[in-house]
Amino acid sequence: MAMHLQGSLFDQTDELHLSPLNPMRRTALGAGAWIDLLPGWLGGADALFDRLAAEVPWRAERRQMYEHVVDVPRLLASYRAGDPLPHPILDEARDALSAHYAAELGEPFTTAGLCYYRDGRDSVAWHGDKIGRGAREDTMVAILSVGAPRDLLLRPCRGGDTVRRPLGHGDLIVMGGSCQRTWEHAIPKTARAAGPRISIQFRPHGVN
Ligand SMILES: O=C(O)CCC(=O)C(=O)O
Ligand SMILES: [Fe+2]
Repeated sequence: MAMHLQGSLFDQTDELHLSPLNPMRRTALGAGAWIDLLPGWLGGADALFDRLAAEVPWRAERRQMYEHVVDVPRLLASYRAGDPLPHPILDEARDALSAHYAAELGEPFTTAGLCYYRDGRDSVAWHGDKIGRGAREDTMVAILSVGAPRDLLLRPCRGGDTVRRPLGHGDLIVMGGSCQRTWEHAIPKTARAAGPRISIQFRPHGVN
């Protein structure tokens, strides 16, 4: 009896669901860059973390660094436009973002990149997403975070104060405007105890 009650309470509070995007709050960063933030956008995010951690075909990459080949300090998975995403709630998330930003972005989010930071030693170094069109055009990159929070840092390319946003447990951040070419972002390594985090990045076609 007690088990049943616990089970049903768990189901009610932990059900995967996306809340409306309207309460999103925008912060102008300067130089034409901005971030939109919606903490706890995805309810039941920790259950999604467990599913993705177990079921996504994660890729470990190695990269040339000067004369050495080193491990990329995170696991990766990429989904092109039209590829089935690893969980239907992610299709729902992408479509909700596309609808919400349709007028401002003028095109839908089509691709998804996943990063799995296993612990505080995993990281991503300072960069802008400007291999593609982000180097020349205003665009958007939307990131949904599940699992334990890690700090996302942003800093202006020309120098200036760093902005820090802890992201996990279903939080949404959208980097927009000139953010990919006038600002850089990073997930720094941390010596503090850090649980595992997965980020899901939605981008328009040709942005990466
Ligand atoms: O994990 C994150 O939130 C950031 C990932 C990122 O910047 C990237 O993959 O380009
Ligand atoms: Fe990035």
